[in-house]
Amino acid sequence: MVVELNSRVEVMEGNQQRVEANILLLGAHNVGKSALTVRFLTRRFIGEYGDIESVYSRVDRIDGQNICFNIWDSQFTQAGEKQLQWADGMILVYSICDRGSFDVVRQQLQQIRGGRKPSSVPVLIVGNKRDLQRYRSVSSEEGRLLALSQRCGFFEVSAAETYHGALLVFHRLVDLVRETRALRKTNAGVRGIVRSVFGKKRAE
Ligand SMILES: Nc1nc2c(ncn2[C@@H]2O[C@H](COP(=O)(O)OP(=O)(O)OP(=O)(O)O)[C@@H](O)[C@H]2O)c(=O)[nH]1
Repeated sequence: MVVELNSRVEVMEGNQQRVEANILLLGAHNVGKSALTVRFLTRRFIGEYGDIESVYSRVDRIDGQNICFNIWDSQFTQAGEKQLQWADGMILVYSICDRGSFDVVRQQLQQIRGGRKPSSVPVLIVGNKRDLQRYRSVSSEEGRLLALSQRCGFFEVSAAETYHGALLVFHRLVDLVRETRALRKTNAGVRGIVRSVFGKKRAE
């Protein structure tokens, strides 16, 4: 299902709060972005995927809250400004058999973290196609080190082999999105208190 792109909200369903999380998938071509998305949404691996660029939705109940995952499976290797603004969390995917796709992730990280206004949205780096060990050209350590140096989470998965890996990735990212929002709220609260105390003093 295609959803509105600017729906960064927490909405009420009956008297229950529904949390929206906009998740952007980026990465080189052919690394398995669609495979991971479809695995998470349908539990299936269908092998071939069309190139329709869409935002898909799925609602899961996590910790007693309905979480609506809006997933943008991007067809571009360079993230656009609109995509970066939209995203609450990002998944950068490479194939463990394709060193070039790992370099693309590095470039994307530079774009996300190194801009004039570095984004503070949580990012996960995902090495896909773990089932193809014999063709591996990027070691797990390299992936983990890159993630560590850029304050990202890291997973190696096989969209072809299991549903569990895809589930772990999307759920971990939503946990980070919720933590980031809670932190922002706390920081905004503290700033408000500081402003009201020191602002008053200045006015007196
Ligand atoms: N062996 C293996 N093949 C995979 C895996 N994930 C995806 N593939 C295959 O890799 C190819 C590309 O997968 P897609 O999901 O279309 O990759 P994508 O990153 O969305 O590609 P673009 O739409 O071109 O950007 C397909 O033939 C998939 O069947 C995996 O975990 N293991």
